[in-house]
Amino acid sequence: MSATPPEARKLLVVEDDSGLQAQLKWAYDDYQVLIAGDHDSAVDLLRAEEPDVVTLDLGLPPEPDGTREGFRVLKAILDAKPDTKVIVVSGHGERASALAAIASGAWDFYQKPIDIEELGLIVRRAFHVRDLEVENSRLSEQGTTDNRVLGGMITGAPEMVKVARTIERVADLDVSVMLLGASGTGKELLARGLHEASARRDGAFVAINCAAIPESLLESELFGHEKGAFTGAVKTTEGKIELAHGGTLFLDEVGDIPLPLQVKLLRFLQERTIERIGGRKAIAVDTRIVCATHRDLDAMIADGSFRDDLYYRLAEMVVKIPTLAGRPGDAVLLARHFLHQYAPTMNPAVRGFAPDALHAIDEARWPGNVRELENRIKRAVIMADGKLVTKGDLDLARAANENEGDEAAWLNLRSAREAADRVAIRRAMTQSEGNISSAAKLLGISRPTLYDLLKQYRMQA
Ligand SMILES: Nc1ncnc2c1ncn2[C@@H]1O[C@H](COP(=O)(O)OP(=O)(O)OP(=O)(O)O)[C@@H](O)[C@H]1O
Repeated sequence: MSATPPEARKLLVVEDDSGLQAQLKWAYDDYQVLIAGDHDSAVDLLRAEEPDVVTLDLGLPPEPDGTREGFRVLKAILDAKPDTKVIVVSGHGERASALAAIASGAWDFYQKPIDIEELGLIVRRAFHVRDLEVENSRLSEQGTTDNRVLGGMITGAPEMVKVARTIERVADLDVSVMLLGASGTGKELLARGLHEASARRDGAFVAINCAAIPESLLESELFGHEKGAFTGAVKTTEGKIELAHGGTLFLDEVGDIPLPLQVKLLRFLQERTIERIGGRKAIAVDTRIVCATHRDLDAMIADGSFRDDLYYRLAEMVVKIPTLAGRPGDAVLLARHFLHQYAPTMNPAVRGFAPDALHAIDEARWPGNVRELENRIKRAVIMADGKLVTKGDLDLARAANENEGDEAAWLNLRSAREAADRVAIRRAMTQSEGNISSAAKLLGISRPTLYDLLKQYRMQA
């Protein structure tokens, strides 16, 4: 691993006490130490220097005895550069604020009075973790040669490769995983991938969509019932939790579980036993739960419709899945995949896409994500008259003026340019099926320039 040499590492110290500033600067002479005494100078230095690690005193002017200003700096740092390791330094007796800072995304905290050696260790560890992350994301960005991750997922987008890598990493750990993503982004496919990458792969993978089942039936679907438990219960039936014993239960749309059932689910997660409806004995069940939702669970917790204790049990690891529009290049890649999947049986004459169709696929926003794309391609394959699926076959009413970068909270011009370059390059590479000359032509640059950019951004040719 190519670790950054210490002297090139930038540490931003946000501290208003000039005595401490000097002391810290002296203590960290291994690093390039940048000092800021308030919110604005901290944000300026962050943008100009992009430090990897920040130590942040929560008490800053104009409220040196409060924590408001410190939290404002923390938010500004994490909004602009979320991978920054922020070590919050809080006053004596401010443990609650320190914990709140961690909940807001700070990496670690340290309580005053400062012991330079101790804080130094935390700083060193933060740089080390940052090095590992950089290396990890470099490996993720290299992707895979056949664009397949976690078994069946097709993607060429680093955003999604990263998600798959995270899931692979947690598959064998005893942690609960919550997948957050819009409808059709591939949550179930990822849950299945997690199951298959785990030691439970020989057990069953059972999926249930809690939103699709009437409330009155959901309890029985999940927990099962004994014969005679209610009218119509003609035989004893195992619920999905029990059916997934030794394997994984994928609880889709977990936000739709009504409150009384949330209590019962929580009890299962705590005690690892269930009781069927009408049953009198507790049955031990070894089922791993992976859940998903597209609902805003934070808001549901705030308005009391989702239990926070259940949330913490279900969401030890939260994985956010990007929309299809947030994975430039993937729509075309997936469209080709679906075309080759469906054409042989549905319309064998079809061989590929006309250029205008590829362009339209790339430009569309795909609010229904991969599921919508899949359905659209299937229909277009059936409708196509000749060898090529045309734009007309796709029947895409394109939403105008929507474009990339909705979430753009750019750190600085350099990073904004790099992000835009990456998107354009990835699109051109997918459209030209990895052919450098055609991709360079699409981008209006020479082949050597494209090679240089690929190298500079460590992207795969
Ligand atoms: N990256 C991918 N590669 C190949 N197929 C995919 C990919 N992502 C999704 N699909 C396919 O798209 C369809 C929708 O995916 P999936 O059911 O996993 O989405 P979901 O997020 O669980 O949707 P919902 O929230 O609506 O239940 C499935 O047919 C799935 O196989």
